[in-house]
Amino acid sequence: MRLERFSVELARPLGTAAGTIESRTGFLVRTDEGTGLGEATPLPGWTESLAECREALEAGNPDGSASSDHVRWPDEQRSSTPAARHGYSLARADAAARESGQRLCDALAADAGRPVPAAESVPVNATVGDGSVAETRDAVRDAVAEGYDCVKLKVGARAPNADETRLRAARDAAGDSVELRADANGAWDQETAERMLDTAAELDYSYVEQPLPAEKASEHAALRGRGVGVALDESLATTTVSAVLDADAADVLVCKPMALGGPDRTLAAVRRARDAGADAVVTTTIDAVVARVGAAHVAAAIPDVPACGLATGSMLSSDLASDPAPVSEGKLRVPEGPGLGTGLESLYRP
Ligand SMILES: O=C(O)CCC(=O)c1ccccc1C(=O)O
Ligand SMILES: [Mg+2]
Repeated sequence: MRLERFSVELARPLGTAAGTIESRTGFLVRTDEGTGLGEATPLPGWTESLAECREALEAGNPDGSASSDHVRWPDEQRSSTPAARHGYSLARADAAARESGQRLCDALAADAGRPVPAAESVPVNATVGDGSVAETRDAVRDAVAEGYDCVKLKVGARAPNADETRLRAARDAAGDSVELRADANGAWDQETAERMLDTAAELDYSYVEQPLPAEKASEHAALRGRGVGVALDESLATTTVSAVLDADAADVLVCKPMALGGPDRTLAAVRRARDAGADAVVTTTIDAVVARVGAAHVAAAIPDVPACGLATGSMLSSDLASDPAPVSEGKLRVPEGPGLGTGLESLYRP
């Protein structure tokens, strides 16, 4: 594999309870023959550090294990270098799909025993960062005007009272027919979480993502059944998919291919979630275009996937290529053509 380091900037920093994301740095990964593209864009909290990612990629050892046989890395375990593994696994999957003339989503669906052809578009949520009440209301209003029928609001960076006002303002701005979600990024203690989930339930939010810190499996299980779903994100990256499912800790798993170690691992996690009676959404870690389009292909391979957190391309002020998977009316169109699809041709050549 050949590596090329890149950085992309966010046009507007994304405020979250876990800090503000202003730029993303990672590696474009190309197969030796130049026939497959991947991306490894680590985000500490979800993945290894940039230095660990580079080391794993350069060692040709993106599982962080002694074996380079990715197929043998068991689904129940977590890769210690998931972003590196994502880069390799996406590049290999893209090369194989292009070789067989298949769209990546169709190849992934076939490998996962899902119906082929996969979907042509994926429903997506708008992502509204932390902000004042006025900023929150305006951002929700803009998203609905752009045609989104699902909006996710970042919470947990402010005091509970302030976030309750924002949750209400978002519902007022969205109207009754728009699905609303909130993402606390692990900011709350048990008592605050109970209170905020009750408010979210009263305002007809569909789920609250990561109300408590990542390691709190049984505590999340105890938060379920209050009239609003519990979705877990950081918990999957910090503990394991198995730990979350075994503890009945979530209604929804938030599956980030970059944090789970690649498209294959993500589809395996989704299958296990659904077998256990939970649902799953696919989201990015605010990645550059290659990983974002890869995540869109993963989502397209999941029948009846709920709205996914993939509308993150428009947050970037610079990218590796112009976006071949634009969002319109709350849907992301998956690029046509073999592999990742048309629009990324310039990236296959260094
Ligand atoms: O899910 C979305 O709407 C977009 C992705 C997102 O929120 C996110 C982006 C980068 C890092 C963490 C997160 C998160 O879901 O917590
Ligand atoms: Mg989240």
